[in-house]
Amino acid sequence: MDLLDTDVAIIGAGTAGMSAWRAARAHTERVVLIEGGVYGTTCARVGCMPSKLLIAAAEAAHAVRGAARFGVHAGPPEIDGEAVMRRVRAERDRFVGFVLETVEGWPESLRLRGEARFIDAHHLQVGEHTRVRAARVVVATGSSPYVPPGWRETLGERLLLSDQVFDWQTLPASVAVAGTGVIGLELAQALHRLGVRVRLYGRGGRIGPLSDPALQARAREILAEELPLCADAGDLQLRREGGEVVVGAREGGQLHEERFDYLLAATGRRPNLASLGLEHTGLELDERGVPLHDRYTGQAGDGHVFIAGDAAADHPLLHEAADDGRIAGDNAGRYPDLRAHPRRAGLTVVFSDPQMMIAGRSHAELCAAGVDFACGEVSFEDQGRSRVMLKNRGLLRVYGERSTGNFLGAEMIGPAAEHLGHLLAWSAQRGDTVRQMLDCPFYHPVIEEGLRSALRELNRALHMGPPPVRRCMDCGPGA
Ligand SMILES: Cc1cc2nc3c(=O)[nH]c(=O)nc-3n(C[C@H](O)[C@H](O)[C@H](O)COP(=O)(O)OP(=O)(O)OC[C@H]3O[C@@H](n4cnc5c(N)ncnc54)[C@H](O)[C@@H]3O)c2cc1C
Ligand SMILES: NC(=O)c1ccc[n+]([C@@H]2O[C@H](COP(=O)([O-])OP(=O)(O)OC[C@H]3O[C@@H](n4cnc5c(N)ncnc54)[C@H](O)[C@@H]3O)[C@@H](O)[C@H]2O)c1
Repeated sequence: MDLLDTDVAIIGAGTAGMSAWRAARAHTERVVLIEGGVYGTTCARVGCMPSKLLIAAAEAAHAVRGAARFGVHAGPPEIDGEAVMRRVRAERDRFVGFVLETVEGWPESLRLRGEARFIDAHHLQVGEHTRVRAARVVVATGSSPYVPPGWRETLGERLLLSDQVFDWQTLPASVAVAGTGVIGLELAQALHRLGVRVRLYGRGGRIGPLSDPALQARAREILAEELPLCADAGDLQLRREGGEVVVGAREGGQLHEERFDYLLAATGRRPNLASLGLEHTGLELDERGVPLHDRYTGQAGDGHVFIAGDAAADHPLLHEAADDGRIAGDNAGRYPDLRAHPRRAGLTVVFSDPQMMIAGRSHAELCAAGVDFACGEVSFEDQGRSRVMLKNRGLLRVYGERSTGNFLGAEMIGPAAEHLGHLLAWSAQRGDTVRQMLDCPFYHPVIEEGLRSALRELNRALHMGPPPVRRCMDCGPGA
């Protein structure tokens, strides 16, 4: 057995682990990064990047189909599944290549390969032959797709996980997608637009992460116009018949069955903690098996273990994983002289079409915290620039605090939500008042003019501004 003594051991060389490695190295040279799978990160290999590549191809097909509405006739798009997947894989490999270049450029003596597990609070077994004694440990083990009990056994190789999609050589003819969370929505819509016969099945009627009831309702309407969707299918009844999957779903009390080549389980992800031996650390775990921890320091309990990224299960997003890693790595490096790091404003974007976003504090968070807030909203159906571009579907709701006039947060389904989300998250983080936001310039004609309408309504609802003028000509026609 090889024995290695280190100041900081980091388990997992994903985004969080790599950020943690860099931050810890600012304090000590003795930092070892342990990876049990392949280098390259979930984001680049099977997450953010390849999913957006698939969505980009789908958007191209959708634009061709929609061109006739502008009087531009291109005929029905011909989708070459092999070419679509070739580009997805090639660009994915390019992104992965950048990550490999970075991590493989780090000194080999500071990297270990093998699955790590705690033997006790300071010792890790790595693979069969290495034992690490670490003064501090950062757990950055990421998350994996969750599959409901029995589905693997019933469906065998006809069950797909999102990780597999981006290695396809071509597009399949039909896929049932289970789960109306972010992954289910993004992949189901992309496959549908690429000519795959898709049905998206959910439970309880909820679509994506939007928490404002008005936005949930609008999102369901908009997506159901395009996508075959059973948002409240209850427990799916699945069986395998030959090379097909038969999906039974209850709709209005009736059982409807449909056959597909595959079922894609987009039924959530769970932190990779179950086989980490956390029971040997003495840490207190929550009901999901995640060590109780402080988001501002990354510290689990009050000792020498830190946690970051999807493993911490707070906000399983790329930018949060990178921030978590920096915070946990910095504190593992400097332990016991910890620093609390302020967190950025919340920002979530769903790359559906129309996109969704939550910026600052969500409607649900404000309600749960008992904040006294008012809402303003704008529908994009009649919004000038959105109509010009035939992207005039959606709803934006903005929230402001009654006692201060401070902007608190927003939720949206609609055009350019990824960009409006950034503007609004930045305002929330700066602590802007709604008035200050309205004092900023708005060009004409732009989608941001829709945001201005919502902010004017909010200012009025806060009793801090006049009623918005209908068809305001100072704002330009259709603003
Ligand atoms: C399909 C999909 C699309 C996504 N799209 C977006 C998006 O558009 N925007 C966004 O912000 N986020 C997106 N995400 C989420 C984002 O990818 C994750 O939040 C982020 O990659 C998590 O990084 P991480 O470092 O925590 O985990 P990872 O990158 O998964 O790293 C964890 C590492 O730990 C290793 N490991 C696990 N257990 C052990 C062990 N016991 N010993 C040693 N090593 C171990 C794993 O092999 C892995 O390499 C998406 C995710 C998916 C799945
Ligand atoms: N654009 C982005 O930023 C992006 C994209 C993809 C993933 N992600 C991240 O990855 C995380 C995981 O995404 P996800 O979509 O897997 O999880 P999720 O938690 O967002 O959604 C899981 C969905 O599966 C449903 N579900 C669970 N069990 C089911 C069952 N038995 N039958 C039918 N439906 C069932 C749930 O009701 C839920 O709607 C997200 O929370 C997000 O943080 C982000």
